[in-house]
Amino acid sequence: MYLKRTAISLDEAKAFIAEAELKPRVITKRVREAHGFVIAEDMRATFPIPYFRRSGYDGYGILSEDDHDFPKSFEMVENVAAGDDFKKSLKPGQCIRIMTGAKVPDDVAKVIMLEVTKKTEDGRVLISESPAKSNISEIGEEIDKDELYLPKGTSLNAGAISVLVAFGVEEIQVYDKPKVAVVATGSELADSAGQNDGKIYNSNGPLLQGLAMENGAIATGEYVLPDQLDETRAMLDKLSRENDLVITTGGVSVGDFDYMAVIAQENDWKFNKLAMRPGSPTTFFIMNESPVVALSGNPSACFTGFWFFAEPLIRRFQGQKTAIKPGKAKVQMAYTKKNEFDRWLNGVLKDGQVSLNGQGQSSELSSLYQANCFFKIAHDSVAEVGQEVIVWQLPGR
Ligand SMILES: Nc1nc2c(c(=O)[nH]1)N[C@H]1C(S)=C(S)[C@@H](COP(=O)(O)OP(=O)(O)OC[C@H]3O[C@@H](n4cnc5c(N)ncnc54)[C@H](O)[C@@H]3O)O[C@H]1N2
Ligand code: MOO
Repeated sequence: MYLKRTAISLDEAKAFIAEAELKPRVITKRVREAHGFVIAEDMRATFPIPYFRRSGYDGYGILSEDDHDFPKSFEMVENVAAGDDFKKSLKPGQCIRIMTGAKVPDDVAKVIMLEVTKKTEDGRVLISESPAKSNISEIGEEIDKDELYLPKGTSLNAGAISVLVAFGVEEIQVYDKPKVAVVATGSELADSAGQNDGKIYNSNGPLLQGLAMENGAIATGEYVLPDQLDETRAMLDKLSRENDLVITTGGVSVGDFDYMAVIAQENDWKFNKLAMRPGSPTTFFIMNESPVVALSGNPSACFTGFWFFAEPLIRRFQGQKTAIKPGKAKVQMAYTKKNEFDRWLNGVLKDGQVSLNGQGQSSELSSLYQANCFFKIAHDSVAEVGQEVIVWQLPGR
């Protein structure tokens, strides 16, 4: 549908995304069920770790006054296993057998590794040498009481869950995962008929759902709509009420059956044209208080649009900033096509060198699985081999 549009810069578009009012929800979750959620509170140590003086080795514990003139023979008075709490004091000339992870009695100054000791026939222990280190981890050596060990905004991976459990935490505050509806529009999209007769499979739907999930969202369903204004409007009205974010793909340009910009203009629209490629017709609006990011149907443009405009929203629902890391890299090949707009190509970044992924066309889909960055070719320019360019590195790739 033809509508007059004014192209805005990528920075202006990102400012609209950053300013959109969102309502993140904080919920209580059992730690063991919180994998993949983002923590909504700072976690401080309620006790030090280690909580007790801990033996780092299997061996023999000795007093400091005995720590000289080796080899030396000791009387072994107790066998202390991990989990034991041996409270008696040692006398000079006595030692305890102690295991890795066991609580070291207060008066023991050093644990001598088993490998430099020998049991003698009279039942005593001969220690041949004493190492410089004590082989004891002191109280709070890893984390002091009250120290921040998990900051708010951290994505809970297996390591984060394990440290929470190590502090005996059972429930935590997390950001609820945002619910994201992915809507593919286009009468060319076939459910099962395949690619015949002008039809294609809806490959952008699973692409966007997967990307949403990779960034911590729940994809609430795959919706496919024909290019039909009333049906699209009604579906977006429903989905924007039921979800935190709606991402659409296709029908956003100026074709006779492109209705997204029309629906945007009936709502609180923010932009409908960008001075960049790919994805110049990308449109953003608020419907029923939910943001709607309307991306191009061209698969590569759709991929780029997700990272530039949907990912920051999905992260913000989870109390996070975008996970894309800006940087610089040298281009490995010349890029000679000039464009009136800045062009963000998807690329493969390795060891500070970036190469074009695929052919750099908006319609490409077969190489998207390899992309781990975007790099910028400024408008009206080309890139020579070895030229430094701005890169945005994608997380988890
Ligand atoms: N006269 C003009 N034509 C176009 C312009 C323009 O400014 N003036 N812009 C071009 C640019 S740039 C882009 S990008 C596309 C954007 O088009 P739409 O977002 O409206 O997307 P569609 O026309 O619906 O589809 C484009 C392309 O992508 C395929 N597609 C669509 N949906 C899917 C899907 N779910 N899975 C896989 N592939 C999909 C579709 O079949 C088309 O081939 O407009 C240009 N035209
Ligand atoms: O802006 Mo479109 O995504 O280049 O083809």
